[in-house]
Amino acid sequence: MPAFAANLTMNYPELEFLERFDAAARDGFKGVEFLFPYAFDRQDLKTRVRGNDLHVALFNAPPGNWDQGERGLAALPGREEEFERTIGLALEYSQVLGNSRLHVMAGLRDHDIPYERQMETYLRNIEYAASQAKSLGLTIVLEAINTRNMPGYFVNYQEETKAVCDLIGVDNVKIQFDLYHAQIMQGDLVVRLETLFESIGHIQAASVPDRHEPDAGEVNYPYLFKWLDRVGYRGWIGCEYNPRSTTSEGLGWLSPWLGVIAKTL
Ligand SMILES: O=C(O)[C@@H](O)C(=O)CO
Ligand SMILES: [Mg+2]
Repeated sequence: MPAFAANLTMNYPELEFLERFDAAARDGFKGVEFLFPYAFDRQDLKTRVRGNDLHVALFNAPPGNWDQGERGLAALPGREEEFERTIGLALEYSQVLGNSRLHVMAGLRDHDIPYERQMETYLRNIEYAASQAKSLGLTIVLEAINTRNMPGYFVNYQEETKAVCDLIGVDNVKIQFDLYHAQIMQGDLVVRLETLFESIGHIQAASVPDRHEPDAGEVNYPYLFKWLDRVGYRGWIGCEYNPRSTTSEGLGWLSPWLGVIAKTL
């Protein structure tokens, strides 16, 4: 059965970040994910995780200067040393929080630089991150992001992340298949999931086009979740959506699936 993780960056926005762990557990979640934990002490985070009997499914490596528009460093030539430091910091958090997936963001396409040079940098950096992550049993995941929410992001299509996984060719680099981005850019979700299945390390869900609970909009999520169950997806599905009202009130769609823990911890 698919296991759902609350996304504590988007869910429970009415609460302070640390309180969101308690709220997710009260609502029956067994897993949580979030973007950037680095403003918080890792031991404080661990206390919330342990105290609520939660698993951390995933978080992101530091993305560079987010407030100034940076969206990752992995595909940015000249930023390699900084990139390596961000991986070092992320792994220090992983050691304490025990997540099995780390999302490493590529960054934006720089049209002053040949695409091939950015791609070479991306490949080298992801290879570096994977080699550092290996001894922790940690998988690096790569996400294609839609051009409407994040104009200029370096990777927009699921097959691009698959190509990077194949070129690097190690078993701890996989696809973060965000169904919301995939529907906006490409559609044909079941065929795409089926084709890429072996390379998928994490999934995220939200309604399209509004990025709310996955119970409305143009994607038939009940069908997709049952399909993922049937084909044996045993990883986490992150609830990466902005709730329509409160997160707790909007969880009716989740009742058949609550309480499940992913096998790929
Ligand atoms: O889909 C997203 O926006 C996130 O999964 C992410 O990591 C980048 O913002
Ligand atoms: Mg996502």
